[in-house]
Amino acid sequence: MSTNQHDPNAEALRFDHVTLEFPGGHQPAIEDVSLRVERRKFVAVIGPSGCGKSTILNLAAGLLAPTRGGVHFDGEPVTGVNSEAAYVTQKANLLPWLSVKANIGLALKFRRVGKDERNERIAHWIRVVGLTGFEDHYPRELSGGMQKRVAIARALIYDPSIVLMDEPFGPLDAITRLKLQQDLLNLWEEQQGTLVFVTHDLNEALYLADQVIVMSKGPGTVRRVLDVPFERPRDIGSLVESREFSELYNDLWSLFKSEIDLSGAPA
Ligand SMILES: Nc1ncnc2c1ncn2[C@@H]1O[C@H](COP(=O)(O)OP(=O)(O)OP(=O)(O)O)[C@@H](O)[C@H]1O
Repeated sequence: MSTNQHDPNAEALRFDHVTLEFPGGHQPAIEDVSLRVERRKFVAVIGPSGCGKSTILNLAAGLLAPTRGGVHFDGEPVTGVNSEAAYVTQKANLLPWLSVKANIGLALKFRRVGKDERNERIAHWIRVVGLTGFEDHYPRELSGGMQKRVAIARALIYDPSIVLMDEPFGPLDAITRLKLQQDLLNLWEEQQGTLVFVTHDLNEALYLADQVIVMSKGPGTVRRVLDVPFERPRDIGSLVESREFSELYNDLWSLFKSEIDLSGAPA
């Protein structure tokens, strides 16, 4: 993927031989994971349920500390909560007592951005994520897809150095999901930040990412890192019809299926 594989300035996130054992766990959640995420790259992490994908994000966010090995962000060891990272979790986790615009503006308020600038940026992001007209609505008045849009705007509005997304489109219906995938693609291609995106969905990983990290089943290790060569800007509709897409999908599927049990036995 990279022409500057050894340039430390190009590196956003690095895991060096990281193992994480939860107290009382019968096996490590992840074991000896080494990976590197370059700045301004979109990296997807895929793997079977329970292989440690969320654990990787939690380590990058500084919410967990490795049992062995080290996690580095911007060249520094992550030793506490990583305030440079925005985290979009599986649930939208909006504050139910705040309106859409107040939820979106929360990070700016914490960072003491002045009211005028705050309102301007909120209005911009409400337009960007297609929620014009819903500024004063409360989370309970929004569909699941709209709540996700708020969560994404809330994460991106303060220009974080890295965005961590944990299956943000998981529970949505196929059409909403496709629409949000294309929206995220457009947004990211405009902003070009560093993004680590966890998903179960092979298509989603190939639509969106520059690189796909394939994890083995638990205890999670890195099975393979696959470069995704499709040019940007990408259009999911055309991409999915191309021969290159099918070929790469088949490669990814052969890797993935060896990690999952399709026999019907409980996972
Ligand atoms: N707080 C915890 N305490 C003990 N074990 C945990 C804890 N959180 C996760 N685990 C275990 O660590 C392993 C990895 O969990 P993790 O949530 O990272 O996997 P995942 O790949 O994100 O799963 P999924 O795709 O189902 O969300 C699993 O075996 C899980 O049971």
